[in-house]
Amino acid sequence: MSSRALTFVSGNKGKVAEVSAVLGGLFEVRNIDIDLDEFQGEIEEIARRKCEAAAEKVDGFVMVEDTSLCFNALGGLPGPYIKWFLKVRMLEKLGPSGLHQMLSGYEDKGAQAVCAMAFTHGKGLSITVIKGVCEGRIVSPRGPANFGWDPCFEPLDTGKTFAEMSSEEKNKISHRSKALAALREALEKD
Ligand SMILES: O=c1nc[nH]c2c1ncn2[C@H]1C[C@H](O)[C@@H](COP(=O)(O)OP(=O)(O)OP(=O)(O)O)O1
Ligand SMILES: [Mg+2]
Repeated sequence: MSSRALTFVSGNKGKVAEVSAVLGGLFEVRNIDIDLDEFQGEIEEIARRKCEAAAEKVDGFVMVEDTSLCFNALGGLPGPYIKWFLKVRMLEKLGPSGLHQMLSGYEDKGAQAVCAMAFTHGKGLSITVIKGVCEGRIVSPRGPANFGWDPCFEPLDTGKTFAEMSSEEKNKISHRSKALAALREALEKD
């Protein structure tokens, strides 16, 4: 696999930092912030449609990702709609503590962080979708609120929320790093 340029289309600085940290040695990762539509549907399908939309706007090797936070007690919701739950305007800002409170009526605090990555080598060409999952539970927020719901998500067997971890620690076990590891494998065969 030779060093290639990859355009990661995302408006989220936290994602860009993590993708660059994990893939930076292998690819020249460029970021373009295009406001892609927030599609509805199954997790993989959303990533696929996002990638199609990105390939319409960017030439060459392009990648997108869509992140879901799925609560077991709610049958997988908020899932891909987590972005809107995080910032519900009516409630000022639901935020990580609001997400935790949403589960106050349920014993099961289990949750999955899911990252669906999709890439293509160009418009009209095949799209590959790859998923990475991190199992954990929703807790009362701990740690700095620098990135989305990181303060209220505690991966299994760590005793720390993502927000309490260094970026190296998070990048070893996160949904995103798992998807990126699988993506690297897929690209090596590509
Ligand atoms: O590792 C993470 N740790 C904490 N929070 C996270 C993480 N990854 C995504 N998030 C947040 C960002 C957004 O509120 C929602 C996903 O929505 P999602 O549409 O995938 O992201 P986005 O609109 O911010 O960026 P993009 O331009 O790539 O679509 O969860
Ligand atoms: Mg988005």
